[in-house]
Amino acid sequence: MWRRVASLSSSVSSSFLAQTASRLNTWESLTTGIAQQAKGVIAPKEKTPFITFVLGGPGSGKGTQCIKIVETFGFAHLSAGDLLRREIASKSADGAMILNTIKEGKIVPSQVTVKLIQKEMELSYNHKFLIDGFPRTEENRVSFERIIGVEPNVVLFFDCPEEEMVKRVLNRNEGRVDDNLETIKKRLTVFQALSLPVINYYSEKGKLYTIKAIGTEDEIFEQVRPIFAAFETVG
Ligand SMILES: Nc1ncnc2c1ncn2[C@@H]1O[C@H](COP(=O)(O)OP(=O)(O)O)[C@@H](O)[C@H]1O
Ligand SMILES: Nc1ccn([C@@H]2O[C@H](COP(=O)(O)OP(=O)(O)O)[C@@H](O)[C@H]2O)c(=O)n1
Ligand SMILES: [Mg+2]
Repeated sequence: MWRRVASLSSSVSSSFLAQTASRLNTWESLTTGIAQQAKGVIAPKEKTPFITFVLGGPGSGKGTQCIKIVETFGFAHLSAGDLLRREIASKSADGAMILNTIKEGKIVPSQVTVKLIQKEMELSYNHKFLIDGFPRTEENRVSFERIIGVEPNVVLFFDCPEEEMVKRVLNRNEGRVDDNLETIKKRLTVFQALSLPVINYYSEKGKLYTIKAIGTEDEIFEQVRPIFAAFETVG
């Protein structure tokens, strides 16, 4: 599991691990991992996580392209929206609040979303993660950094004209409570006001890859493919 994997990087000094771990809720398993490694219980040959954030407005094609990236490059796909919808379906304590927030096209408190992502990462045996629809706000971004303690390697931005996004969302036909014109307008406003600053942040950090999200699914994937292919050759 990644949590275990993350704890076993033998090239990292123990004081760095301690500092990092103190910011994480994974302290317990980190220390367990270190102790196990010291005892030689687990082979210390594990990989550093490779994190991709997948950003873009509603209907820009994030989920569609993630499926292709998974097929071609073997990532684990963690859709923030799907995780939140699963919480609603499971009737968890936060379910009603999440449902109302999604209906309003607003953003669920970061702590809730980051915890769900964290759980999935911990359970995964993969070390390559596509985190789809996250971070959607600066608060999301900072919260991920604080709780998970890792920065993304790659940030994809699917850049799509609004009228195309609206058309796609209205045709999506997945029975989602937020795929109606009224909510889409709110989501587009939220995207402009809260998500674009995150995209600009990663642009300034030199981590942003902008994809022109118009054309067929395959044409768009041909813009995505070389980004990951380059990382594969680097190893
Ligand atoms: N390149 C494309 N051209 C036309 N429709 C698309 C394209 N990519 C995705 N779609 C469709 O648009 C809708 C939204 O795509 P989706 O991947 O769910 O976007 P997002 O996750 O960004 O909201 C879906 O019904 C999907 O099948
Ligand atoms: N990081 C996130 C991601 C989604 N969400 C909520 O979930 C809704 C659906 O997200 P999604 O990623 O499935 O939507 P699409 O962009 O794929 O259409 C958003 O409009 C938000 O209300 C959130 O609050 N925080
Ligand atoms: Mg989606």
